[in-house]
Amino acid sequence: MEREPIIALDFPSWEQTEQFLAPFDQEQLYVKVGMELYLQNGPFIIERLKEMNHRIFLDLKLHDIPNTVHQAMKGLASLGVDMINVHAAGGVQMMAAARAGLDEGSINGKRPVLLAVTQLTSTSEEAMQADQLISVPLHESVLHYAKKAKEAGCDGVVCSVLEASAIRNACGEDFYKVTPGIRLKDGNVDDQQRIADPREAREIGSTMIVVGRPITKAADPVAAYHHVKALWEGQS
Ligand SMILES: O=c1ccn([C@@H]2O[C@H](COP(=O)(O)O)[C@@H](O)[C@H]2O)c(=O)[nH]1
Repeated sequence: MEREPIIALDFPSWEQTEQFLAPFDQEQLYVKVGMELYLQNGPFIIERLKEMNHRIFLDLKLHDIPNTVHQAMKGLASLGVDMINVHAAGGVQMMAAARAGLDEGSINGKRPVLLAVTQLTSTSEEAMQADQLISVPLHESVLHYAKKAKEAGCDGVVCSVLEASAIRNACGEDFYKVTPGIRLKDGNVDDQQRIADPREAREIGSTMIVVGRPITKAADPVAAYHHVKALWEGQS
């Protein structure tokens, strides 16, 4: 199992990203490039991070008609990232098209891990019911999306820690449960709703955790990263 917390590089420019990464020295990290960084800077960002030997989760959450997602994934596969995602709400056909695009575009037969976002960790049950007109409890909606993602050929899902054990029971140990919404006990919650700390994520059974602001906004980001990592690894 991957034990590095994935750091969300939510910055607008390469200069700010490079400045953030510099104090980590030669440490090999698992980083997440999301919409903010990728859409303003493009594939250049991926090239630079790969040169630095970091592993990369490209978090673009594609959601469009199957043909568009197929072609987009075919192109993105050639970037050589380690993990990539779509929105499960796009449906089984769209998720299967994403998988086919990755298979076609992958380099040397090695494709990125494909995840599907279930319900965003910033979504509460009340908001889901009001905004999306979904009347089942939130954990049922997440579980439904996880089963559909598996059926479509995805390797796993993005969910909160709170749903990870139900997904493991339904979809198996090897099905990835990648969990953002990670917060330290005494830290800010920000816009996240379904949160847990790194220790709970390990105990409940996340495959990987994604951590942004608790590290990037910390007074000492390297110390914050190692604190999160120690909790996640069970060393403190
Ligand atoms: O459901 C989701 C899916 C993706 N994210 C992303 O993870 C990070 C979390 O950052 P924090 O600063 O730790 O809140 C961010 O890049 C989101 O786009 C998510 O939070 N929830």
